Amino acid sequence: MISVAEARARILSAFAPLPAETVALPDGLGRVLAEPVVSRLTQPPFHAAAMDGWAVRAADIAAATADRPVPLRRSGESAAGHAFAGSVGAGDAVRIFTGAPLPDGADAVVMQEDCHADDAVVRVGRSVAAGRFVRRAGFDFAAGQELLPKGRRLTARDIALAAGGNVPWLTVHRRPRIAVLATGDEIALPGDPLGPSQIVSTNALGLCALIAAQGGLAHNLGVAKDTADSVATMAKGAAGCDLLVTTGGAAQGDYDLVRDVLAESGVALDVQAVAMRPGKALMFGRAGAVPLLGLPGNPVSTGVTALLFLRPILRVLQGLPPEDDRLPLRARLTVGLRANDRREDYLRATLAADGDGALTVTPFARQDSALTSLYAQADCLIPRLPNADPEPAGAVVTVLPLIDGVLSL
Ligand SMILES: Nc1nc2c(c(=O)[nH]1)N[C@H]1C(S)=C(S)[C@@H](COP(=O)(O)OP(=O)(O)OC[C@H]3O[C@@H](n4cnc5c(N)ncnc54)[C@H](O)[C@@H]3O)O[C@H]1N2
Ligand code: MOO
Repeated sequence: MISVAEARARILSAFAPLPAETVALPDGLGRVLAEPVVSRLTQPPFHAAAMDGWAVRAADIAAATADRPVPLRRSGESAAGHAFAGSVGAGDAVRIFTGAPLPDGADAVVMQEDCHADDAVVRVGRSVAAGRFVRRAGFDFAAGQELLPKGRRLTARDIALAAGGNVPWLTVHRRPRIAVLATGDEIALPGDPLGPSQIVSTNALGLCALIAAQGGLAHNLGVAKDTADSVATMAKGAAGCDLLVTTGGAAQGDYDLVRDVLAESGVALDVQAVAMRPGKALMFGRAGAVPLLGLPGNPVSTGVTALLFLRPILRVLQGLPPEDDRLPLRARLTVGLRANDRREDYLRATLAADGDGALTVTPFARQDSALTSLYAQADCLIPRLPNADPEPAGAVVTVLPLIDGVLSL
């Protein structure tokens, strides 16, 4: 058995970012930039009003108070999309609306709440400094400025920002195409009629969902029977994909055939077994031209190994670093943890907040790798190093939150 870190290093060394492609801006959500987004305009493109009111010269109304308003000549209007063509001279006020261009000559906007206007005269009841309620040209960003860096996974906010920079096309990494193959005579698809010793495949659909949530395209190849022929034939469906992920058939049983099929194809496995729980029976090799990640069949083992090995592969293929280290999460244990054995452990746990708003974490009492209901309820995993000492209740530990995906808003 090798360590989790060693297995990850060996597996990830087989992957590099996929080539770039061009997509229309509305299709960019969740994609990773292969080239930076550079603004094609200055925003705002002109000095713009930040309030509805009157465009003035601040010097004209320096003495204005509510009791002694300063009268100005009403001399025109500037609305969003319809600039005032003239210029504001001494003693002039131009009606202006939020977002409209500030007319030449004016240097401030007074809110309409501070003015009384009739058809000819605007009485300004408050003085303002030059620049008040004016968003200067380039206040947000300038033409030629980098708005979004290469390597960024695009959020909904990023799409809006690129649109603001008048950038209709994006250069992004191609989506990883990942084939998923379940194995086992006992496995039926959800909705199928079930024989007496059959179970429904949870793993393949869970993997496909995880792949989609991480920006990949999943190809569900179905379920291979427990014969070498079936596994080998169905694995061929992965041709042209960037990776084949199998689930089940990875241990040493008489019917655990993925391993045998790989061996028969004459390819040595880079990874055969990993000192972790859940997920010991993990394999990595190559099925023909396609890299193969063989995940163990127990459903939680599949889920946790997918998080620890498949997710970083998907990230690397899309040009991201293998892990998102921006938000390390620490939480206080509500119960003590026993000493760990030689397998790196990933305890399923829930998060909550204590009275002060600090995070607390509680591992489930049952940690069997077949408990899909608890895995779905978990908020995070608590990683435990091999041979880790016991932890008392109240100790602060690092947790891996189960909340990552393309749907960040
Ligand atoms: N003698 C040993 N037995 C086992 C060992 C071992 O080291 N020596 N390791 C155990 C561990 S740990 C795991 S994990 C499993 C891994 O086994 P496989 O990857 O070969 O998986 P299967 O035997 O095919 O299935 C295990 C379990 O998971 C269910 N399963 C499989 N596929 C699906 C699916 N698509 N959806 C839902 N459930 C699935 C399957 O029915 C079994 O119950 O081996 C242990 N044994
Ligand atoms: O490693 Mo198995 O994945 O413990 O259930």
